[in-house]
Amino acid sequence: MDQPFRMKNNGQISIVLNSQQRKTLEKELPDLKVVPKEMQQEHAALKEIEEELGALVGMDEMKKTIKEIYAWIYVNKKREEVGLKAGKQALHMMFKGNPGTGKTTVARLIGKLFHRMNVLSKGHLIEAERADLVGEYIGHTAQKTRDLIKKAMGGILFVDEAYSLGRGGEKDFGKEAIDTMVKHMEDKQHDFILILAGYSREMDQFLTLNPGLYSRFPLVIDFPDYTIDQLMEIGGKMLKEKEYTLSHEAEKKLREHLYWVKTSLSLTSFSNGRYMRNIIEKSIRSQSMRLLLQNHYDRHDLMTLRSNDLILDDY
Ligand SMILES: Nc1ncnc2c1ncn2[C@@H]1O[C@H](COP(=O)(O)OP(=O)(O)OP(=O)(O)O)[C@@H](O)[C@H]1O
Repeated sequence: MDQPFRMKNNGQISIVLNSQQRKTLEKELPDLKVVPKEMQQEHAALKEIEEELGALVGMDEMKKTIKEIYAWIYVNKKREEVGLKAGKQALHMMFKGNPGTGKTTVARLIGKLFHRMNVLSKGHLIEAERADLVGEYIGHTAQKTRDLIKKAMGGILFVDEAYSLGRGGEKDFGKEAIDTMVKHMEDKQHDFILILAGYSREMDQFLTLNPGLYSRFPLVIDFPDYTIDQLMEIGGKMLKEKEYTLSHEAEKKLREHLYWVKTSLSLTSFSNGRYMRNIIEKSIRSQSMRLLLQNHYDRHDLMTLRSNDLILDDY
């Protein structure tokens, strides 16, 4: 049986009340936010995903869109329950953005959310690129594409650099892969979700070449490049997770390096979050080597990356 009163570690208080007691409490304490238990459980999926989304730096548009999708599915279910028409909007999506802007990470989270909401039976992510879909002879492509869709059933098929499927025009087998996917998107609309991802400009061009695709991807999400502050925050989170920190000098050097990279590299060749992960991993190895040679160190040394430990690409 429920305890009548329980303090949760997130600062909320859980109390068992009958309806009269609840009315009195709400009247006496109008500022009190009362969330019925059924509703707390009902929105648990969103809360869980919101927590994971909260750990991602920036991405405001994407976070808002995911909440809207959640609300839309939720309200549709409620409409169905009272006998109203429920929209059957397709949930296939297009993710536009440069490398390392979090597209795969978000696709994985969406799979998890839709699984929790019973939209997808498994919620897993199958990643594919052109070579996984396109075959070498007539009929081979349709077979390869069908096999991948089969693997993605109950989850998400995430096609990276999807624009490369449209590059060769009518005669290319890429076209056959697109046609096969489109056919399955319609036949098996509620069994899997297709996410096409790639650079913004190329994806826009891809859509222009395949006008029939526009209406099939009602959800288009932009993944902008990160600012220097956001990249530093992403790096900081990655370091914290591994129990490392940057010395003051190292932080300054890294920030200056990012400024240099972002002003001298073409945006499409900079890999945003992945670039930060690579720098951190290489620099941790370099710090380990320094400590090994140094032979005496304390806890602070074991945690700190100094400016000389940073391994930065010079392009
Ligand atoms: N907003 C963010 N907050 C924290 N970490 C992030 C964020 N965006 C990306 N990352 C990290 O950057 C790395 C690359 O992200 P991810 O693979 O999701 O990018 P992508 O857009 O799918 O790249 P690509 O298109 O090149 O495959 C991952 O380690 C991810 O955890």
